[in-house]
Formats: sequence, C-alpha cells, structure tokens
Amino acid sequence: MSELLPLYRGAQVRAMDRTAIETLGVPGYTLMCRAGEAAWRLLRERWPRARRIGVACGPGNNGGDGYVLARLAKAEGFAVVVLAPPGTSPRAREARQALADWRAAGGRVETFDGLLPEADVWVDALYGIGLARPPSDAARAMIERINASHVPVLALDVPSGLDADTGHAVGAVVRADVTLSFIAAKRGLYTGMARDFDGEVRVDALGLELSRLSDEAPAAWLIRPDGLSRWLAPRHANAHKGEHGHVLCVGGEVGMGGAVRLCAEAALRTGVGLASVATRSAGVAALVAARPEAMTHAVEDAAALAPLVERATVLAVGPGLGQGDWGRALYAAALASGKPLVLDADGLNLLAAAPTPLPQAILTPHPGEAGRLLGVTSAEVQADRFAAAAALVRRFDCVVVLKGAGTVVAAPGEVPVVIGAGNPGMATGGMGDVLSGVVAALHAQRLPAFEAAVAGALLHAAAGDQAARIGGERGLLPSDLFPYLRRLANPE
Ligand SMILES: NC(=O)C1=CN([C@@H]2O[C@H](COP(=O)(O)OP(=O)(O)OC[C@H]3O[C@@H](n4cnc5c(N)ncnc54)[C@H](O)[C@@H]3O)[C@@H](O)[C@H]2O)[C@@H](O)CC1
Ligand SMILES: [K+]
Repeated sequence: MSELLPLYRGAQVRAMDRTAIETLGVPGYTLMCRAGEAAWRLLRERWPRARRIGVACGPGNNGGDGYVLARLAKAEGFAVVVLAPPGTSPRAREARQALADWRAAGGRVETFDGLLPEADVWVDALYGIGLARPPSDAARAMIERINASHVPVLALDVPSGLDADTGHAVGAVVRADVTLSFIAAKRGLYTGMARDFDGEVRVDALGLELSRLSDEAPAAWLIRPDGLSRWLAPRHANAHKGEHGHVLCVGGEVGMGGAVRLCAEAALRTGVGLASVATRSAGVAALVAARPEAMTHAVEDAAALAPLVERATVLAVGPGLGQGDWGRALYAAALASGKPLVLDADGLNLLAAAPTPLPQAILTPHPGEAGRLLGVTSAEVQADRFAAAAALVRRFDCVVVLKGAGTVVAAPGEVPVVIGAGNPGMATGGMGDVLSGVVAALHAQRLPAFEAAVAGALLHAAAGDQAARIGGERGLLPSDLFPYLRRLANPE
C-alpha cells in the first residue's frame, strides 16, 4: 500500500467514470459488473464462512452494484436475499440492466416491511456518491435494522447515509466493517464522523488507470506512517546541537504547568537541538526537576521573554498559557516578534478574540478551537472539515492542522493532507501539547511549515498508535507517546 493515496470528491470520480465510458470506451455496465465482482471477491476473502448473503439495494447505480454481487453469489450456490426499500425501482440504465440480470438468474427482490431477514453478512448497496438528501423513512429503518443486527457489513463505495465529500452523516448511516470504494478513494471517508462508520476502507480501481482518467489534482492526499522517512533523514556524523534548532515553549500559567512540560519534552523527543521553556516562576522548580534537559526560565512579563525569543528558532505558544493578563502579554510579545510560531490551546483562543493574519504561524486547533476561530460551532466545523480547514487558511493566511479523527493539514496553495493514523485513545487532555512540541521541533529542524505540520501530525498519530497497540486505547496518556516519538523519529 502506497504511503500517499490521492483522495477525490464524488464529482471528480463521476467525471472519471464518464471518461472511462465515453473516452476509453469501457461500457458503464462492464464497470458495474467489475464493481460487483470486486466486492464479492472481498466478501468471500473476508468472511469465508458466510453462507447467507443479505444485499440491501437502493434506487441508483450503487444498488446496481448490489444486484451484480447478488447474482454472482447465487451463481455460486449461496443463499441470497435482496432487500429494497418500498417503491425502489432503478432508473439508471446500468442499474436496470443489473436488476434484469438478477431476475433472469431467478433472483427475487424483497420489499422491506420492517423486518430484516437473517443473513451472515449484509452488503450495503443502498446509496453511494449519489446520495442527495437524508435517506427516506423506510431506508432509515433498514439502516437501523442492519446496524442493530450485529452482522458484519460490507459497504459498497460509501456507507449509505454518509456524504462522500465531507464524511458527514446526511441522516442515518450504515455502520460498516469494511467499505470497498470504486475507481478512486473518496475524500470524506478518511476524516471526522466517517471514521465511525466506514471501518476498514479499501479501494478497487475497476481495472482502470487513474492517470488515464483524470489530470486534475486530487482533492486531498491521505498520508500513512510509512511516509515519515522522507522527512527524517539520519543526522550526519559531525552534527552539533545548533544545527537542530531551538524551540521555545511559552505557557504554563499557575495550575497549568504540565502542558508546557509536555510540549518541551515532545520537542526534545522529536530531535530538536535545544528546548527552552518560558513559564511562571511558580512552575520552574518542578519542571527543572522533571526534565532537566529543558532550559526553564521564570518569565513574568514580556520584557523577560524578549531575550529568549531572540535565541529561539521556533516558538510554541499556548500550552497552559491561560487568557489572563500574563498569558495575553506573552502572546502579544510572541506575535510581535515575527518569529515562526506554532499556536495551540489558549494561543488559539487569544487569536480568536482578536483575529489577524499570521503568515508565520502553524495553527493546531481542535474542532472547538477551530469553531471559535471561525465564529461557528464545532458541529459546523465537523460537518465539513475540509471546508473548515480551508476557511481557516483563508482567514489567517497560514498552515492549519485541524485535529480530530483524520487530522486535516491545509496551507495556502497546497492540496490538503489527511493523516492516515491516530486512534480515539488520543482524545485526552495534553495530547495537543505534545503535538505542538512535535510540530515546532520539526519546523525548528528546518522543515518548511507545511511539511513540519504534516510530518509532525503523522509522527504524533503514529506514536499514539504504537503506544495504544501495547497498552490499549483507554487510559493512554500523552507522555506515553515519548518513547514512540523517539523511535519513529529515527526511521530505519
Ligand atoms: N458506471 C457507473 O455509473 C458506475 C457506478 N458505480 C456505482 O454507482 C454509484 C453512483 O450511482 P448513482 O449516481 O446512481 O447514485 P446512488 O446509487 O448513490 O444513489 C442515488 C440514487 O438515489 C436517489 N437518491 C439520492 N438520495 C436519495 C434519498 N435520500 N432517498 C431516496 N433516493 C435518493 C438519486 O436520485 C439517485 O437515483 C456509485 O456510488 C457506485 O456505487 C459503480 O458501479 C462504478 C460504475
Ligand atoms: K453504499
């Protein structure tokens, strides 16, 4: 599996489909048959003991894929039940053909009457990229029954009910164990709410070559942890600490001193040459004792911050900063310095209170912070994470790391990148402090801002996955990531 997967909007995949049919001369029904065949192969491979196959077919070509699969399963002697919401009769030519062939093979279509027949696996072919509105009441009831059946589900192209461009639920959504997408990967399946519904996502190109279908840029890239090595070359033998940058972490209001320690230690574990901390006097002794390698300074005002800023390569501003007079003064001084910045937590809240373009910054908001920065709710951010990231880029003219399941990294003039790693164990206080230290450290080690953001988010997520693999997701602490950050920062 390649480390970089191009992701597309539904409309782009539709255009590819048209190119395949009209320019390359592959009939639409041939493509549909390939889709049904690929799905049937995957089902057999994944659930070899399943004998009773349920197929839920909707009104469009997604349903057509389902009829093809049903026919293939029946031809091999499996017990197949095809179920459709009441009043479903395919209009598209290919889907009509698939239904006719299913019937010609002796197949029947049952109308859903509220009861779900027994099956060992359900195939979800209700809606694909053509979903235009929330599923009808009957389709919703079918989806709810399928989800409640606790039978494995293979979704064709997209779990029904999910918007393939945004990953947002349009209404009720099928909860799939595996989703097999056709022709090309759909952007929405890799981020946000979609991650709770699509299970393992696979792609089948239906025998088509992407390069012959489109010369458009993808709508996003998915990057996986194998991609890390491109940014993490081994140090050269004659290295000295001055070459590896100096991160200054600014934060740690009274009562929040731990955040800045997590940030500084993460920067050190990601290979920065020097890490300094500017924090409240009250936090200094504990931090020095806990992590002597971080050069910790008592900084009570902006004047005391200035010489530290002077020596730093990159500032990480915000972990535990608070929004009081002290935090506001340090934040303002950091911004005024013009130094490269990673802005997180209260740094973002202070920015939201007085928005200004920050071309020297990398912002690392979670959906709540992103909402405050945009003046919308976090639910609106989550409804279209790509649009929210793009809006933040426009508003602040800088690199944005929109955290969450399938973190989205966006920047002016760049195709956004979705981070293909991470787990729900990472939804814990302090995890963002670690991320800001990692990103700042990579930026200080001379990765340009966008690359530092992508590589940092990927490294952080991959470290979280490795830590969770050993001890489980629940109870995962941000500091558990440190040994894995170090290991991953030194690829073989
Ligand atoms: N040659 C082709 O056209 C191919 C199509 N493919 C499949 O076709 C799918 C796209 O097909 P379609 O464009 O027909 O779209 P869908 O099959 O996703 O369904 C949309 C159909 O349902 C209707 N509809 C949308 N939302 C509805 C709702 N909430 N309630 C009731 N009806 C609703 C639409 O009017 C349309 O008829 C892909 O996702 C993929 O599965 C694949 O077989 C690959 C080849
Ligand atoms: K589907």
